[in-house]
Amino acid sequence: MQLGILSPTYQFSQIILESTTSKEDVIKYYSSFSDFIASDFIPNILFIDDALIVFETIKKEIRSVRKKSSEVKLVAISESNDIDYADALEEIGFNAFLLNNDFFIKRLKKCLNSMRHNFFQLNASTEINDIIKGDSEEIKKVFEIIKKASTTKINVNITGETGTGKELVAQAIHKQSTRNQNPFIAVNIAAIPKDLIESELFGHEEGAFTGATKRRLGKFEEAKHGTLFLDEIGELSLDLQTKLLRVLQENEVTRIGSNEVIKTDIRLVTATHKNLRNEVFENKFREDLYYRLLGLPLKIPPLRERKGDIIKLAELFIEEACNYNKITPIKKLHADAQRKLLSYHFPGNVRQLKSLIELSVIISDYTTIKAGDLLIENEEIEDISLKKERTLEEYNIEIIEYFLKKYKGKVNFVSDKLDMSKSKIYKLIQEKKLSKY
Ligand SMILES: Nc1ncnc2c1ncn2[C@@H]1O[C@H](COP(=O)(O)OP(=O)(O)OP(=O)(O)O)[C@@H](O)[C@H]1O
Repeated sequence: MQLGILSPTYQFSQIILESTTSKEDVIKYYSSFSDFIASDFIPNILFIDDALIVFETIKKEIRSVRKKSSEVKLVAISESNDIDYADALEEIGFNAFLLNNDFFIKRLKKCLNSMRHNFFQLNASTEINDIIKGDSEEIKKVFEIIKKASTTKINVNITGETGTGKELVAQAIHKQSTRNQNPFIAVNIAAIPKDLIESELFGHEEGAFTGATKRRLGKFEEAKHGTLFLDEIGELSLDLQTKLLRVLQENEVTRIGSNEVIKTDIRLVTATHKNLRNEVFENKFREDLYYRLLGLPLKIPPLRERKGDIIKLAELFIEEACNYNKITPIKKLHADAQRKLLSYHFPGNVRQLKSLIELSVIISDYTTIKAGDLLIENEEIEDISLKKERTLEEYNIEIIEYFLKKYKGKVNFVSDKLDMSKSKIYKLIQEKKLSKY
């Protein structure tokens, strides 16, 4: 990603250099707007030190920046925690506001990561199938629901096993909707310490509790006019469920330690891998909140139930990993490797497929990824033996192939296990073109 820094001092440049996590980033530093406008560099994000923000001239300067690049994201960095100031900058056209306080580096990292994520995965295209890959019938049904959700304001509740692409689907809904020029804010409830969730969602005032040294906007405010994605909603405690319900009913939020009521305008997308209905039965989730969140339910099938997507996704991840690691030509997936992927049940779904492929790209020699390069933990090959009707010979072949995979092609082990002669196994391997790995 290309990052530009506008600051009268070199200090920000250093901090941003330290915070950036990707070696691919190109960072350029400018000490004034005119230097920046005069250069050929087109950044994806421009960080602007508010020491350079003079309200009499800033609108004109932002217009010139936008003329140079209409896509550039503008991030103001300021020591002032004045909310009116932040609002005013937003009105002028800034995309984000970062407070230069004790948490600055942490927030900067988060901001960079989220913008990088948006830049590569979201802004690249607004087309659903450029964001979510796959063309199985099952995923096409998901695309249909995304389209329906995008044209309305309805809340959406996404369910699916871990790694099925729930966050990606939430992004696609946002990107397809009329809110796509406004923020997409994702919060994983399970990843936040319990006593910080309330302030993370609803914000707090300075001094509201020990450690609240500065005012902080909550995610409901950050997602203004955009989409708020609450992942792992089933992890929310009962008292916060009550608070969330109130916010959703009244479309208003109050920061901790404040009496000021702030209007919210968000589309809420929630996700969970839990069965929320069961949680309601077990009194762990409020029924009234459940119905409010449910809106349009969208279930993403696990990867093993949309095998039609496995090879397409694998090839996409190979291409991405080869490009990222500057490996040419793009590696191919051997037929044995394809069979191995198709017979695996992927408990970690697309995320697992992606990391499996990324590793295989690195460890495979030459230009082809073979079955042995796919390091599936515990080698759990799916037991499909009884799902389809077969002849006895077909069963035999399947069993032999299963053991060949299990013992990594070592025919003497398989022969011992099945009490079958090695020569017979070799003959079958040749005749039936059995996969040894
Ligand atoms: N259909 C898809 N096309 C391309 N990439 C995908 C697809 N589905 C998932 N991914 C990728 O797989 C990874 C996991 O996706 P994501 O984080 O959206 O899953 P999740 O269901 O939200 O996971 P969790 O439940 O663990 O939060 C991400 O890197 C995502 O980009």
